[in-house]
Amino acid sequence: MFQAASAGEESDRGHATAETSLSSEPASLNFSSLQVTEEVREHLKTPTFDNWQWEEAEMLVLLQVMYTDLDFLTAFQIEPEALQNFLFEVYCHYNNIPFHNFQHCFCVTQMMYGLIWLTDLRNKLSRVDLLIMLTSALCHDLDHPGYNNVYQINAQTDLALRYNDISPLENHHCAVAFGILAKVEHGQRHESPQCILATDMSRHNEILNKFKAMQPVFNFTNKEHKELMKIMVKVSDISNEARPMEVAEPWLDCLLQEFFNQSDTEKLKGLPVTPFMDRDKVSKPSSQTSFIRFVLLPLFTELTKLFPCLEQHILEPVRRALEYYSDMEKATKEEEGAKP
Ligand SMILES: Nc1nc2c(ncn2[C@@H]2O[C@@H]3COP(=O)(O)O[C@H]3[C@H]2O)c(=O)[nH]1
Ligand SMILES: [Zn+2]
Repeated sequence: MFQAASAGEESDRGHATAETSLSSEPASLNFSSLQVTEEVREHLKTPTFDNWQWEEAEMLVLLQVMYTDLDFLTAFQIEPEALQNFLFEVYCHYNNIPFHNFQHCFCVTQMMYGLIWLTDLRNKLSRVDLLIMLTSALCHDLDHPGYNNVYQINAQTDLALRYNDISPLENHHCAVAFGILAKVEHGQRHESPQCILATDMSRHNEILNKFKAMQPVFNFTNKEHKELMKIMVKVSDISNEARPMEVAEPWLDCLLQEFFNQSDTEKLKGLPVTPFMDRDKVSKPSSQTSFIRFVLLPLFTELTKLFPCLEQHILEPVRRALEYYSDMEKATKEEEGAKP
């Protein structure tokens, strides 16, 4: 699985020109020389992990720890060097943009990793399913250009044309992933695309409703557990608000920066302006209160029904975030009301 494509290939790599502590040659990144303490290994298994404390090179090592501590190397006879090359290729194929970058990839993968441990999925799903889930999280936004599907379709970009307007970005992330995975074994070619394609938010209700409908008869051993795999990738993808406020809030700044970039471009090109990205219409609190109420809470509540232990780890922090942004929204409105 991890016979990665050769590094240094010409592609649209944001990091090639970015200031980073990584060289463009994977061989010069000495993974094994970096020590990861037991304390860090344990912290890595929780949603309180703070990505902002780590350099990109260190994140690559932490990703290697995740694959190692889930026993993937021994279970699938993956050579550490092959894994390192694969992870480096993944790193190279994330762009240097405000939100959908390698740090986001790391956070989503780390949340998936944490959820796997917290829910004891190691004893409920097969190793292959876990490998698919972690690798889907890792690859789910590969080569994201920083402009969403609506923009791709309205601007009639190459991606929209290539995929006939059907989830152009998610199809592209999958295609890049399988370009990196030169040789795919263990059957993950089959479900990985489903997990990545499920991150298209225009399919959010469809996927959530399907999962809801099967909750009363959910069974880890039948084929319906594949729906859980999709839900886990989706939850991880939009889980910033489940993190401590000091970790989550900078992510919101990054997201809004990318949103505003898109709406500014839309205005410049005379394209329809995506309302939730318009700097004249949205603010941090207005963006978060509706996203938490209408997207995060319903989704996280459904997963928590299956795993009640997640209440304290993802639901409670999200409820606190809603309170925080509701207070902020109220204060802003009062301030505006007090203006002469
Ligand atoms: N308002 C808001 N939107 C989010 C947040 N996290 C994720 N999203 C949105 O959810 C989407 C998930 O898929 P994308 O990565 O395409 O783009 C993401 C954002 O548009 C958040 O904290 N606040
Ligand atoms: Zn994402």
